[in-house]
Amino acid sequence: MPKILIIEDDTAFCQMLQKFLTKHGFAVFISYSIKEAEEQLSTSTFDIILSDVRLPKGNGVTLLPQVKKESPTTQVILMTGYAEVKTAVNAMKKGAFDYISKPFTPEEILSVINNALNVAHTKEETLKKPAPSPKKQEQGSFLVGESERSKKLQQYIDLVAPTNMSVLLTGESGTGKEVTANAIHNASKRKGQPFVAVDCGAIPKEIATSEFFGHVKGSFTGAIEDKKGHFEAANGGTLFLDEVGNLSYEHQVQLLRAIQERKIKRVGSTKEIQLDLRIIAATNENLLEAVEEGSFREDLYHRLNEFSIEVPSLRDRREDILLFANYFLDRANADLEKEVLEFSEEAKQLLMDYPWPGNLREMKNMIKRAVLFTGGNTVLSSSLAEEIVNGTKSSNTPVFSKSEYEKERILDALKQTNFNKSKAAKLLQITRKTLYNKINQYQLEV
Ligand SMILES: Nc1ncnc2c1ncn2[C@@H]1O[C@H](COP(=O)(O)OP(=O)(O)OP(=O)(O)O)[C@@H](O)[C@H]1O
Repeated sequence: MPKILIIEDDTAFCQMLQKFLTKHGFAVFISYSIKEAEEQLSTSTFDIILSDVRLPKGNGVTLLPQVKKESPTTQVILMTGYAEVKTAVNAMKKGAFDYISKPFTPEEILSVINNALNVAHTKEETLKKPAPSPKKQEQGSFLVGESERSKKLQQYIDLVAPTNMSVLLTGESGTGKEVTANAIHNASKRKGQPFVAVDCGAIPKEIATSEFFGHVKGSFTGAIEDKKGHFEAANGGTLFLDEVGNLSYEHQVQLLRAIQERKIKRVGSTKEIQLDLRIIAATNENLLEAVEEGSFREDLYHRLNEFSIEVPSLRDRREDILLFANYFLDRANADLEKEVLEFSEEAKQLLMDYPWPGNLREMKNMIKRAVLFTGGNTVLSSSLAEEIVNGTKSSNTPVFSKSEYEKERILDALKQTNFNKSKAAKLLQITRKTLYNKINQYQLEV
């Protein structure tokens, strides 16, 4: 029986999920906090971890490195509120299997869990093999595309690559800013030298200076040996600063100085290290607005923005959709060791019609999922995710939401207590005032 750990601080929602998943044949464990989860993880292993993104004292993403290290076949699925999708997308880059936005339907959660179990199984098989299969490494390869926008993007890459100019890449999440930075590097004279990508949003503030510039042994507690920072690691090549808008003001100042002076010192050292590197930065927010608001330094903005390129959304290069879909089909086949050949005509049409809010990353994940579901040679429309098939999330299935569940629990408690609100409140472990508020909120006729 597959083991699932749910990490969710909302006890009612957590119990509802536990009940539902137990009914569907899973062994379900629950933790209401990161700390409890860490304790459970140190003594047991799970097939799936289903974690809320926002938890008291941390978020579900912080557990990922520990899980990936200690139990590589465990798949992590994040449950997010609408505003946290960006965090979840970043988490997927760090190894989370998928995310599911709340509210979700029972079918949706079961489908994500079953996909994750299939992948975990494939992974386990791969881990058992004595030697890694000599699969073609396609990481970072760059497909140009046939649309006008894609051709223009390639022209800009060719134009700026041979220069030493700093480049600022803008564009929505998942459009391919990192692969574009890599393509610029590979088309430059720095090809063959290091390309170091740093997610500025993911570095904890306290250690950012040492992450960027390195440190010498003993310079602070925890500095147990000399360490190179990202600038030094990229020396001779290209430093890619992703999500640059997330840098704190203090680190913006430090970065500006390093870029202007072209030299750095490791934390705790007086020795200057000369730098010869190119900076490419990326952002999916409006940095100019951040400059106007005063949260991003104007001088740093101009340093980074010697040349700017907008990486187009997939909606703006629809002519490329099938080209990219076939490319991701090949990659999914290689990853999952399958041999799916093509998409059915209906599936192609659905891919063409979908708005792709998560751009190429969403397409890559969606196609991998579809390939996993495909038994024969052809990806059928039925294997594509529900969002694609319905254009949006389906509306005819009952929504598995906190509020629906809460409403039901309140009605249940009221019935059990013969509609005595004080007793019902006690049963629900909430105050009478909260109960009245909820009755109003859900417009319950009691
Ligand atoms: N031109 C391309 N050729 C091949 N693969 C691509 C291309 N553009 C994007 N991809 C793929 O799409 C996914 C998302 O790309 P990438 O990580 O570069 O996006 P991003 O814009 O940097 O995202 P974010 O803003 O979230 O950091 C990656 O898996 C990448 O390999």
